[in-house]
This record gives sequence, C-alpha cells and structure tokens, in this order.
Amino acid sequence: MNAAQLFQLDNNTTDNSTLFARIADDLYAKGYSIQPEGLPAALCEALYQCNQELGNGDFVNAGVGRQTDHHRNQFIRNDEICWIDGTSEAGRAWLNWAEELKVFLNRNLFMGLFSFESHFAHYAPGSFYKRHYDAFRGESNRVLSLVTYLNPDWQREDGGELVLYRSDDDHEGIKLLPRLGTLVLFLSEEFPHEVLPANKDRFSVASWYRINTTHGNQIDPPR
Ligand SMILES: O=C(O)CCC(=O)C(=O)O
Ligand SMILES: [Fe+2]
Repeated sequence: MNAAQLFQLDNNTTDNSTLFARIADDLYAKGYSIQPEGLPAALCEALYQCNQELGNGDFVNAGVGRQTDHHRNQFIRNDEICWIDGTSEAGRAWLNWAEELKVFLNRNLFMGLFSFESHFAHYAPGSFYKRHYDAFRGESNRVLSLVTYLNPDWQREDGGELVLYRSDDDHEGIKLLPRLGTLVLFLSEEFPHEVLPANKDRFSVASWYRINTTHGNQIDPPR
C-alpha cells in the first residue's frame, strides 16, 4: 500500500457517494447490484493483505443455519470462514465502510438496516456452496447480502463463479467471476445463489446487514 492509500484508509477520506448512489439505484430497480472494481482501492488492498496474513488456524469450517450437523452440511457447503471483528486495522476499515453504506441506504431507500456481520471465506480447490437463500422470509433478519472478492488475476478457467438467480424458476442465472474488488449486493430473501467449485484457492468476504427484530426481552440481533 502506498502512503496516499494509507492516509486515505486511516482518515476515511474516500468519497463513496458515487458508488453508493449506483448501488442504491440498482437495489431499488433490480434488487441486486454488481460493481466490478467497486471496492475502494485502499480498502481493497488492506483486506487483501489482511486475508493473506491469515493462517489455516484462523479459519473454521462453515456451518449452515443453526444446524450443527457438519457431516450433512459438507454436502451443501465446504468453505472455511474467519469472522471480522474489527481487531485488525483492515477489519475496522471494512466495518466502517460498511457502516457508511448502511447509513446511505437507510437514508435513501429506508431499508432499516441495523447491524452488520461479515467473514472472510476460503474455498479450497473443489469447494462449493450449493444453491441457497441467505435468509428465509420470517425466519431470519438478514435482509441484504454483500460479498466482495480478494482474487487478483482470476480467469474464466479458474471457475468458482457466483451464480445469482433472479427467482426460483431461474436456472440460468447471472455468472460472476470472483475478481479482486468486485462488489455484489442482493436482497437476501429474494435471490437464490450458489458458488461453483473453483480450480484454485478462492478468497472472499461475505457479509449481511440485518434489521432489528428485538421484541419484549429478546434482543435480536444480539449485537
Ligand atoms: O462467495 C460467494 O460468492 C457467495 C458466498 C455465499 O453465498 C454465502 O456465504 O452465503
Ligand atoms: Fe449465500
């Protein structure tokens, strides 16, 4: 990272307004947004470095929903994840950027986004995540999914595409290579999607905005 990028990251001086407006327009019109090289350069570089520095021991096997049956789960997904809690500089910068986007979307689309959760994901060669929804109506408070990718020089023959389906009846979908800095957002309850097996290590950051469904004494989401 060069000095200008470091300054930008530390001082949060990136002007995100054009990017955020494009995302909001897309979400309003289509319910999803794909922004190639959308991730601001300094943040992209910081997340990439941070991901590079993670070791095997930092990742845990991903689960599905609230199930703990890993044997069954591995037929649905077999990636590994590492939650981003803001203890690293890059993690904090990412959470700050996501917060800024949240405020923008709430102001412009009245989405009522409340909290944000995010993890690095590693798909080893051959790993996949079968077609799924990130949230089911009435069962979860995840409303908006956000994914970004940390793979420079990713080629078509490397596989590992995200396939975003517009509905249950869509079996063709929109195929997207997991290229460095591409941002993808979609309404969590509206778009089934899958990750096709990759031929080499595939790194990403997967995230969700949630609404606040706290009622009575039940605090939800917990943070
Ligand atoms: O990595 C991707 O392209 C999408 C990952 C995903 O669907 C998920 O983690 O729920
Ligand atoms: Fe997903």
